Amino acid sequence: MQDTDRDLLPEGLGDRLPAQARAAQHVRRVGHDVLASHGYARVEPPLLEFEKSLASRMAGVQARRMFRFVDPASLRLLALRSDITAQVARMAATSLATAPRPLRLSYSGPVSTIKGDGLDPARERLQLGAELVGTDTVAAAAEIVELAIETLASAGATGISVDFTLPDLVDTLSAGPLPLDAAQIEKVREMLDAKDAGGLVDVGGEGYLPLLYAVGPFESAIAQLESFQAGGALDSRIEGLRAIAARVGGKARLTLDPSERHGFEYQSWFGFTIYAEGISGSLGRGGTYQILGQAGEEPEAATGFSLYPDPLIGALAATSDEPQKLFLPLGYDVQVAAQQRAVGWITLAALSDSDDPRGLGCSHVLEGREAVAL
Ligand SMILES: N[C@@H](Cc1c[nH]c[nH+]1)C(=O)O
Repeated sequence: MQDTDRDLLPEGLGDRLPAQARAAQHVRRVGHDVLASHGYARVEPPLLEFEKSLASRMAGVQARRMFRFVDPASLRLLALRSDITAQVARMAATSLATAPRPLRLSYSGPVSTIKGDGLDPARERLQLGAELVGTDTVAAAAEIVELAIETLASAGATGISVDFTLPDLVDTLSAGPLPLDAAQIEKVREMLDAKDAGGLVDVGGEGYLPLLYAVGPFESAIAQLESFQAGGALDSRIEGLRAIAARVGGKARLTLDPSERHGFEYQSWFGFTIYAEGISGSLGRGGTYQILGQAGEEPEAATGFSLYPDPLIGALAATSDEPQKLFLPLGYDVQVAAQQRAVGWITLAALSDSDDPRGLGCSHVLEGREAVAL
């Protein structure tokens, strides 16, 4: 019987062929250069670990999105990581618990989920980011937003925009000036997500209506949010957003959508989503959060961002040319070839006289000591 499925990959998984792999490598390299230059030390957590440790560091992490299976060795439940931030949080709370704060860490690597996100069917993505552990102040948030912009720009993104949000907004308002009962909270959130004014009134959330208008370019949206009398409950958040915006304003276009929560599983008072021109969908997000310790221990504040640059990698791969290559004919001088590599050439050495330099994508051929254009 023929095994027709043998060479198919499961839905949402794919290979990176050379052009894509080169673009991905470029994005990771320049991204890590930026992060390292700002003092973020790179860490490399494993691909999989105990489900419990991935799912319990931050309130709100959804274990059901992860590939999970029983470890034949320990007979315990393992999960493939879906978000490296949770692993970095674990390191910060354990092996790096006594490292000086604020602790700056960076990371990159593949993450996977059992289902794609919205219209994007991908079940494996590259994640690249940084976490600033020990603080969730305005200064920390501004550093993280600036760093996200710089990292994305260095990777080749242009026309960057950042959409701010207040992930715990409904919790804050419903615990204070605009009380809701437990069942209503989820409904109000859904209506805010759907930007459905009529629906919001129907579920008893009329007090939340002004939030639907505090959306759009940052200055006008924050003015709307300010004019929304929430008994002072939002004052410190508005002040914080203004301070962050003042710091990053010149570097990206800023918008505000205070009740946006798509993708924000555990962020607390501040969150943001980052976009670039010509790339559909977002390229990453970040914000403030709390890392949970052992029972009885105080949680630790942190701020960070994660980029998911696959769409940018796709665009770069489609537009970037293959690097030029220098063909080394049979019997070439090994020393000369090494010198050519030292000055930046990629060399491709003939293995037999039937090797065809043009067919193999070479632009030049070594003649004596010279690289001669083909
Ligand atoms: N890891 C989060 C983003 C983030 C990093 N740090 C804080 N938030 C995400 O992918 O949604």
